[in-house]
Amino acid sequence: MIGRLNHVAIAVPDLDAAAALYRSALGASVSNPLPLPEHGVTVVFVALPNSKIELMSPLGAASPIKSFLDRNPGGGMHHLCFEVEDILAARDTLLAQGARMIGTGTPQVGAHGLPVLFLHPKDFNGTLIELEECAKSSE
Ligand SMILES: CC[C@@H](C(=O)O)C(=O)SCCNC(=O)CCNC(=O)[C@H](O)C(C)(C)COP(=O)(O)OP(=O)(O)OC[C@H]1O[C@@H](n2cnc3c(N)ncnc32)[C@H](O)[C@@H]1OP(=O)(O)O
Ligand SMILES: [Co+2]
Repeated sequence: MIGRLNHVAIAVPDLDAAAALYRSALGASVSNPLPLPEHGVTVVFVALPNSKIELMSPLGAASPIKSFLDRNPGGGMHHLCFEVEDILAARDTLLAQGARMIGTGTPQVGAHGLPVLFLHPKDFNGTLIELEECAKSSE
């Protein structure tokens, strides 16, 4: 069911400092900050040859990454995002196997303008999983 690794997300306390670190220390290409109030985060994407890193900092008092950063004040790996061709079919297959969606289970529009869903970390070996619906890769 799952396709390519779309991104690895890292929660950071200081987005500008994290973006500068990836640019200067690793020589990476880093996008401009994108505030996503509907998701409670501001993100930048680090472009890699085979995937992306999503650096995120909290936006607003109800940010879903606030508790995570309280527990990990220096930042840390927050979620993996896998591509799927049909997010509703993927959701229904997972629900039938007992996996829990975060929230209502209705896909939301993510940072790339595509439908996304989150699966509870307790059902995936302590790892929060994001699914993003992407057209089938030509690779
Ligand atoms: C920008 C859009 C989009 C994209 O297109 O890429 C994004 O990526 S948005 C990213 C931010 N949004 C989300 O992550 C939405 C889904 N996540 C959530 O709603 C919350 O993060 C959460 C999964 C519900 C957890 O919220 P939290 O406040 O931390 O809940 P708890 O404190 O009650 O924790 C419960 C339990 O789960 C463990 N936990 C929490 N987060 C993680 C994590 N990222 N990875 C692994 N485990 C996690 C936490 O430690 C608790 O465990 P116990 O203490 O053992 O109960
Ligand atoms: Co993400």
